[in-house]
Amino acid sequence: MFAAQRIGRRAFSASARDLSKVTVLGAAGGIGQPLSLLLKLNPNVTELGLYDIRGAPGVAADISHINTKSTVTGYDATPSGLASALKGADIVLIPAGVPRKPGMTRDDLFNTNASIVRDLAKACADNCPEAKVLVIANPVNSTLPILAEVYKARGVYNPKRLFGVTTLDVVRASRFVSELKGTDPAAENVTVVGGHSGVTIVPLFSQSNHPELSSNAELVNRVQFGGDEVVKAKDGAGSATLSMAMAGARMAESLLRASNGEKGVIEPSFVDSPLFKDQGIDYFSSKVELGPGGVEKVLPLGKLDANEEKLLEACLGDLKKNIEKGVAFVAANPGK
Ligand SMILES: NC(=O)c1ccc[n+]([C@@H]2O[C@H](COP(=O)([O-])OP(=O)(O)OC[C@H]3O[C@@H](n4cnc5c(N)ncnc54)[C@H](O)[C@@H]3O)[C@@H](O)[C@H]2O)c1
Ligand SMILES: O=C(O)C[C@H](O)C(=O)O
Repeated sequence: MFAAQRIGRRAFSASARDLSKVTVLGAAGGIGQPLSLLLKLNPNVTELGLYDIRGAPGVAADISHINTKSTVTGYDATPSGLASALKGADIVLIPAGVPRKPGMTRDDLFNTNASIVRDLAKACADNCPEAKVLVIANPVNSTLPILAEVYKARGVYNPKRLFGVTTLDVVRASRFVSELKGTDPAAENVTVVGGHSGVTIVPLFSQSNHPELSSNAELVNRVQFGGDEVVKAKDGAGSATLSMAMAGARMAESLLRASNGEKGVIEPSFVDSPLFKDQGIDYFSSKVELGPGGVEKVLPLGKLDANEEKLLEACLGDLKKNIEKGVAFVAANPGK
């Protein structure tokens, strides 16, 4: 019945909003809870599925009392609960995984988070292979390749549908510039490319409203290590959760708008990218035009100044290693 209604509405009502099921894996966590809250407030989300290894039904019961139209379901922490959470999903967000503590790099999370993402990727590939999947769990430079390798092994890989979420880097860059310049952050669009850790994060201020900022080493460093600022301030209680929830919700909303036919929706994201394949780097974050199928077009980098060329060089070396680590992990540990 539900499937019929869904198809009927897609086929016969061009003006009506499509039905969109969005599922959060890791929904009871520091990011998962506020992210689920923001998705519940989004009128483009009609069905919200929440899954976690602990606590998702409680979070769902709480959020379900919010008087917006969407339905909310919390699923049991069982294989069948996970499968049901994913069936019919249009978008899946994955903040499941451990966060950093002071003194750790994102790569230090690899040993724990690689297998979490691999196993959730299998469940996505088996239950909603057509869904757009947004990986938030760190280290994103390695977890997106892990997701992609799982999809390739299962014969369902479509590079247009898998995303590593780097939106927070762009959100931070625009906020930090606005603090410095006393401007409205909404008017400060800063392109950030590369990956999502330390020197792999490359802000392109030369393309912003303030090209001279590309020589402001302190600002560049703040964008590259903004995550560390939060980890230090939280003092052992985790990493960015609230700003990340906003960034993840923004990325999901952009995909929903593009799915609903809006043209020219552009978000930065870490995707299977042609930009540096000639250097053996299959994934790269840059501005991506979104469409109904996910990635419509990976936009070119544009012109970089000499400072940015140096940053890019440092980025590519580290990024290549991070990607290779993710690919090698799945080859050596295919799991069940
Ligand atoms: N991409 C980014 O910009 C960005 C920003 C901030 C944080 N992160 C990353 O996001 C991840 C989550 O951070 P957090 O602060 O929400 O952590 P958290 O510990 O508060 O929450 C993680 C949640 O994942 C759940 N979980 C663990 N294994 C699971 C599994 N197999 N299936 C389903 N759920 C599972 C846990 O029960 C927990 O509720 C971390 O890896 C962190 O580094 C990424
Ligand atoms: O810094 C972290 O570990 C979390 C996240 O990747 C961030 O950028 O805030």
